[in-house]
Amino acid sequence: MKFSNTYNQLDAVFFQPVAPTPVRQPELLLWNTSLANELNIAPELQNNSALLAQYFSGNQLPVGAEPIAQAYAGHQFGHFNPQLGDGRAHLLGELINNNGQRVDIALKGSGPTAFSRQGDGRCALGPAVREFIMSEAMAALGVPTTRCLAVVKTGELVFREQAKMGAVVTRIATSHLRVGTFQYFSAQGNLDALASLTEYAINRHYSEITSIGSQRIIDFLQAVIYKQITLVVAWSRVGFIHGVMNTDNTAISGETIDFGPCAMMNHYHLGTVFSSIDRNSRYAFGNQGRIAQWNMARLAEALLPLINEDQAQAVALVEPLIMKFSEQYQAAFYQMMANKLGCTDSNDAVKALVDQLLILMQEQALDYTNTFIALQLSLDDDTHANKLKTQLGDWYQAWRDYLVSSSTATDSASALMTRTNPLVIPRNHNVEAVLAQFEQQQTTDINEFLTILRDPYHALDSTAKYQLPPSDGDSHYRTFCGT
Ligand SMILES: Nc1ncnc2c1ncn2[C@@H]1O[C@H](COP(=O)(O)OP(=O)(O)OP(=O)(O)O)[C@@H](O)[C@H]1O
Ligand SMILES: [Mg+2]
Repeated sequence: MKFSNTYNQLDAVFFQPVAPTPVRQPELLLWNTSLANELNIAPELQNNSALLAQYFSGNQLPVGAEPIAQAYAGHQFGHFNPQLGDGRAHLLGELINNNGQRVDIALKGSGPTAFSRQGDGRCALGPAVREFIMSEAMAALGVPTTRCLAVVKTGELVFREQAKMGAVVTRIATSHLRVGTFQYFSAQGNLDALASLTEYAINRHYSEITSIGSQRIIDFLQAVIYKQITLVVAWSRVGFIHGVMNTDNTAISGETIDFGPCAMMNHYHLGTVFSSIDRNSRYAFGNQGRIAQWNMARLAEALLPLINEDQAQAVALVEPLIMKFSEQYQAAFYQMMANKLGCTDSNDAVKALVDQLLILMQEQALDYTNTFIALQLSLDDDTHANKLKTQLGDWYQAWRDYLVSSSTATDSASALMTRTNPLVIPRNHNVEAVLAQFEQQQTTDINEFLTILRDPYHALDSTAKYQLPPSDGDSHYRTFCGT
């Protein structure tokens, strides 16, 4: 591994240099070969699982690693906490992948840091494996996401509501800069740090921005907003509910980060929430766009002092960007939904079809993923078409008529739908079944499951096994923050 670390070169206030705490008996449980190849990790190392277990538990540092815990703040469920930071994570450093892109390589569950507060710095095995599965699925679904390179069992127990096996998960991200990182310095009034952080973020993620002065900050904010819109619309396409869209879990890169209490929606309902701590449904499926807008308003607020010393003037410059969010989000959302229906344009007629279909799906508790698959299959299969006519009534014929009137050939509609609508998603009950096998130290189905999830737009031999929603529709399913 060839490290090339830049974050450590920022001022000391950005991080605490701190080594991971060694674990008793590290054992490599999951290794992501294709990601490792993208990172140019040498085959000799990849074949040495004992050494991988040492490196990716934090017991031994690879040459060039300079572990730090990053400082950040964040709004958690709407309440500002000025001091969060990596309380159980160590950024080992940065690598350049085979696309020439700089990425962070970080351990999570690797021991306490100055930011741990009351926490033990550790992670349980279940949430670590869950993050691995969910992020692999999201990457293959085409959703921007951080990814996992490894999960190492620690051989130690972590104490939550019960004793659990511990693990360290290695995460690869284009960076770990969060909205909360900006809030941390802004809240302290450390404008030098805020300015160098913004410059660092632009260089790392938005190097196309060439403007100067306050316009540079505004262009940066706009670029982050676009990435958030793209992200949340991608989540909506596949039925992903992040579950904890706090500003410390909102990456400036626009990647999905922190899979703690995330879940997938089965039957379509805007109010779907699975997280046990989200009592007011703040982060429900249908709220994610609004929350992303709220989070972007917090980023805008944090950046105000860099835009103008006069707060009112700065607000006047950023407000239009936040106001335009909804319109831009709606446009991106309807374009994505149009594609789910095989339509290239999202004109008023298509928007009406989308709205009506979503109402029908919610009223009838139809499975989100499988309904779009059935619609696509129905284009040249009468059995599916007849079933949908019964389920969706006049809507079905209206959709077929629209395709004809817009001169959309059936095969091009079908091809677009096949690319847009996954056959398989990481359904909660399937994920939990694999996690239970790990907990009980049984042989697991994870390899078969990952193979299917890594090819979600094609039917493989065992795809069908993972396509059905659970019999109870996950009505009792609850997720927990991944500690
Ligand atoms: N077991 C723990 N020990 C110490 N700090 C913790 C622990 N669990 C969570 N934290 C800290 O609490 C805050 C919120 O945690 P949250 O669950 O959002 O993040 P995380 O899953 O730890 O990390 P990330 O956002 O990097 O995926 C973070 O500052 C995190 O470091
Ligand atoms: Mg987090």
